[in-house]
Amino acid sequence: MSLHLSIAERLTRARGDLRMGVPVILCGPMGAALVASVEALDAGRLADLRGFGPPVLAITARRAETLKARAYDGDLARILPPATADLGWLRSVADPADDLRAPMKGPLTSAREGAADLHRAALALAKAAHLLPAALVVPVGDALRLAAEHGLTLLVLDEIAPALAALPPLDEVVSARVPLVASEAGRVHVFRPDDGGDEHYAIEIGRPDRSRPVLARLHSACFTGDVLGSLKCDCGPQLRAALAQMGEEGAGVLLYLNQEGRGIGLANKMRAYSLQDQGFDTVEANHRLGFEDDERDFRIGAEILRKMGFSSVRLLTNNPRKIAMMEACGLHVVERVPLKVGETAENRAYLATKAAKSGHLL
Ligand SMILES: Nc1nc2c(ncn2[C@@H]2O[C@H](COP(=O)(O)OP(=O)(O)OP(=O)(O)O)[C@@H](O)[C@H]2O)c(=O)[nH]1
Ligand SMILES: [Zn+2]
Repeated sequence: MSLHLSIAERLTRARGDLRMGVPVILCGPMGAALVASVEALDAGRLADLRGFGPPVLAITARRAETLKARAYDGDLARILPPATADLGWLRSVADPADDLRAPMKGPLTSAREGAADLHRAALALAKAAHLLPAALVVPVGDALRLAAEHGLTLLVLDEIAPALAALPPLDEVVSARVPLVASEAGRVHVFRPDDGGDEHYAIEIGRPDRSRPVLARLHSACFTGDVLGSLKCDCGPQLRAALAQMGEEGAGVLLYLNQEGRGIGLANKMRAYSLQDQGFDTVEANHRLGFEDDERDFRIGAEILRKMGFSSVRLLTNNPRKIAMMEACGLHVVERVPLKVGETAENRAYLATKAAKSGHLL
């Protein structure tokens, strides 16, 4: 009998570990390292990690650019913290909250020699855990023994690389009738990925003909806009207008994808909002945090639509990336249906930035 954990299971466990401030072990062809999230680490764990050797601080090239640090590895920088660097120092490199108040963290020294593959994987894991993309990486010798001795999760790069890049299989768990203001013929379907990740929902209005293009919307979760009625974005009005149009036409599918904050999670989105209050726009704020403009994986939407039996859509969107991704995933977009609602004095600049920098259609 074997209770061997799958790669997906170990990855999910690793995300949880990082969120708790527990280190995980990454093994690559060039060696192994203890890896921990800077955001979740406490002083005790930092001291423990230092006991294994000098740590390297991995940050994305986006964050490095703000900090004027050299990113010799292309998409990331390996910062060598001074021996005196405490948790406060590490956090101030990871978190841009105080960049303007205390701009000088450095000069920061970046490593140039050696491989960066463990550091790259560490950052991918931190992003997947919706933490700030900053990780401490401490090279270690006997990874297997260390993992067994301390009960740490061990991941092998060659194994996790395809799993991190692939879309985890996703299946419908349940669906039930939910009469809505927009249509009494509403049905909510819950889809669950097999890697323990976030569930996503499909709201089916009426009984759309599977052999014809369906009126569809890929809506990314926005707690502030959808639930609280935030004036900073147009998400709430877009959500309701899309459902209303589906109700009027008698059929449609709205996917409610749990990709809060364009895939960076609510805590990071609130960090971005604080930066926006300091004068940065929505794209600059993401970059200063170390993220790309948009970290969402739109393949999920295509996969859910396919699972529901649809192969072509009339897509409610102003975002050409969504159309391109649907087409790339083999879902035919026969028509783009514009969705322009909810402009306010508060979100005008945000919408203008999306048009100017992210290619949104006006
Ligand atoms: N990181 C970040 N995310 C934001 C900000 N404002 C809104 N969001 C998120 O942006 C996403 C908006 O999603 P959508 O409306 O589906 O996407 P879109 O790219 O605007 O495309 P369409 O509305 O289809 O034209 C939601 O996940 C929001 O939580 C922001 O300032 N920063
Ligand atoms: Zn929003």
